[in-house]
Amino acid sequence: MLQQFQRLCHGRVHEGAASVPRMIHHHSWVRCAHQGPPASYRVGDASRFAARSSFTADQDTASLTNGATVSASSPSVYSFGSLNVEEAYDLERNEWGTTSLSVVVVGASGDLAKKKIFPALFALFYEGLLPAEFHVFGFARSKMTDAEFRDVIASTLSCRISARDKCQEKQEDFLRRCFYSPGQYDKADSFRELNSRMSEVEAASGKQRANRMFFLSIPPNVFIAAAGGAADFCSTRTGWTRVIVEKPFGRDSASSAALGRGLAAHLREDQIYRIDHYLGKELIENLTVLRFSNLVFEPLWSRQYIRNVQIVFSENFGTEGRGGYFDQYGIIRDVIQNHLLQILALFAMEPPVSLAAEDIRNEKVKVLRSMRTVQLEDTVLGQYRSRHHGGRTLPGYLDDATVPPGSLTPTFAACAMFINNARWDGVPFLLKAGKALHTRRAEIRVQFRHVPGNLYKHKFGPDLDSATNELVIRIQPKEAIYLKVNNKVPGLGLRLDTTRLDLQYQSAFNQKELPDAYERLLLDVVNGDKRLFIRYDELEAAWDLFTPLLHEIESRKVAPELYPYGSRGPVGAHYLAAKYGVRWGDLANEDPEE
Ligand SMILES: NC(=O)C1=CN([C@@H]2O[C@H](COP(=O)(O)OP(=O)(O)OC[C@H]3O[C@@H](n4cnc5c(N)ncnc54)[C@H](OP(=O)(O)O)[C@@H]3O)[C@@H](O)[C@H]2O)C=CC1
Ligand SMILES: O=C1O[C@H](COP(=O)(O)O)[C@@H](O)[C@H](O)[C@H]1O
Repeated sequence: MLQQFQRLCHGRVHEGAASVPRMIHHHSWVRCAHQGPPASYRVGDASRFAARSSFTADQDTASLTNGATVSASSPSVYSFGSLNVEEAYDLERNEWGTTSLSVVVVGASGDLAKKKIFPALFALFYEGLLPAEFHVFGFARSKMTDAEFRDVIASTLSCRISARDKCQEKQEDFLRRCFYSPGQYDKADSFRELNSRMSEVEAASGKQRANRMFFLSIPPNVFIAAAGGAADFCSTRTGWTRVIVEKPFGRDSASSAALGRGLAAHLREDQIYRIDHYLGKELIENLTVLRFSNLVFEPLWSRQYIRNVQIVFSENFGTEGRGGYFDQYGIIRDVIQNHLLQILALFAMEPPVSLAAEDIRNEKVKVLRSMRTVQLEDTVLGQYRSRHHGGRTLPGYLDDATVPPGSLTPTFAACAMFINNARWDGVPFLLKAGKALHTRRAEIRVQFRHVPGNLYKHKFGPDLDSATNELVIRIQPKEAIYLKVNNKVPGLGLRLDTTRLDLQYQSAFNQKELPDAYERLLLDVVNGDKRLFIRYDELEAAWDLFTPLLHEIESRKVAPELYPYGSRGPVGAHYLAAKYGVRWGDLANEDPEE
């Protein structure tokens, strides 16, 4: 390890650095002996955006951009994940040692590539978070030249309000690094051609090592063929090869296992990054911080104080244009089994031993495996129908030409789930997701129990539960965390009201736009940080919870309850909540903006 430090410091390791950590962590530092011009390093910087750090060899402390300082006597104060020393970034030379990075977008002509992947890669490039020798390769069946591919990408790029400096220049630089190689997903020759194109560009970069990252942004029917092509014919021989796989990871336990076996035939588990972009959202990243770094929350985080937890996702638009895909999956597979269940697992897990990826994922698996499979009688299904509103007709799900007539696929579902462990025994976790509802929103709502022997109970009327504390973590839009508390209305007399302790991200952090989840996750893949990616056994446990329900819904042809486009969803959801003595917090009309 000392040798690696020496390499990092160009042979000038400060004596104090002899007691080096096993790995350099994000935001940890290394101090180099100062000879000649000051050497400045940003070491192992996976830069969680708020906390980029840089250190100079002749300084004892360094400021992080989030305002914290780190002193030379306290190395490794942050340890989110870990990074190999070889990948350390030299600020002054603006290079990642001797290594280039190629990102291959498989399915580069598609919706996700244009909507999310190219903009995220550009944002990282703009921020200087990618190696100097960084290239993008598009691969898909559509015929395109490099120039046409660059035009496609150009139409997707924009700069954040806070990052407009030299935007045009940066975009041009980014586009020059983009290349396109057309091919078939199941043809070895297509991948061989891609490989020789990449090798050519990498060789021209003059770097000795080449890392390669593949994003499989393609429909599931070609996942395995493309993963095989990438792994078998395009693996780098001089660095790492990592493959990002998008959901859906199968349709049920059996198909997911088959997909897992298919991938495992070509790739090691450590090369596979199963993405769930909800884990890359700012407020989800903050969930563990909120829980484990504030004394006031963790002691309350159990059945003793929490009455129920609601995890809610709603969109105010339908499946427009994606009906072909959606109809084969439905809302449970599209959103609940992955995004909402992942949030639940992070919310409910026991404190992990450390913030290392395996420790966190171990705890998530334990929670998932402690859960009861979802019961049909604890589930409500819905499908949106057309509605006339403001002089126009909002189309129903079945009006989409790509949806088969008479489809029973649910576009809305709510279910009650339970965790059979000491912490959560008996606490209902209500998960709800729907398309074409009245608003676009994702949030976690934690409803607390009422205060025993409350001295003010006569002020609340007969329904004590209506005046309990509620913690709301709003994932999107307008990210916020607020706690509803009972308060005396100022003035003479004694009138009580429920008010908010309110942390609105936009005003608190003065950030107009937060980085997109895909930026965070792509950067994590570059840095080999798997904390926010789904491990195979997690996926297996998640499917085990929903597979019996999904099979039952399909075999019994359960008809979804129809709800009008733009409404608050099926009435059945209220009955489900009422069965467990719960009221949906998101329907309480409490938000002044709605
Ligand atoms: N779009 C989104 O918002 C989200 C998408 N995902 C997942 O990401 C992946 C990509 O999504 P998205 O970009 O929307 O998908 P697309 O339907 O846009 O497909 C991506 C590309 O794959 C190729 N393709 C399409 N259909 C087929 C087919 N039947 N056989 C072979 N190739 C095909 C096309 O490229 P060409 O014809 O040029 O080869 C297309 O441009 C999917 O797995 C999707 O489920 C996940 C979350 C959100
Ligand atoms: O994975 C998916 O997520 C999107 C919602 O993502 P968001 O980041 O815009 O909230 C959803 O529309 C889509 O159906 C689903 O496949």
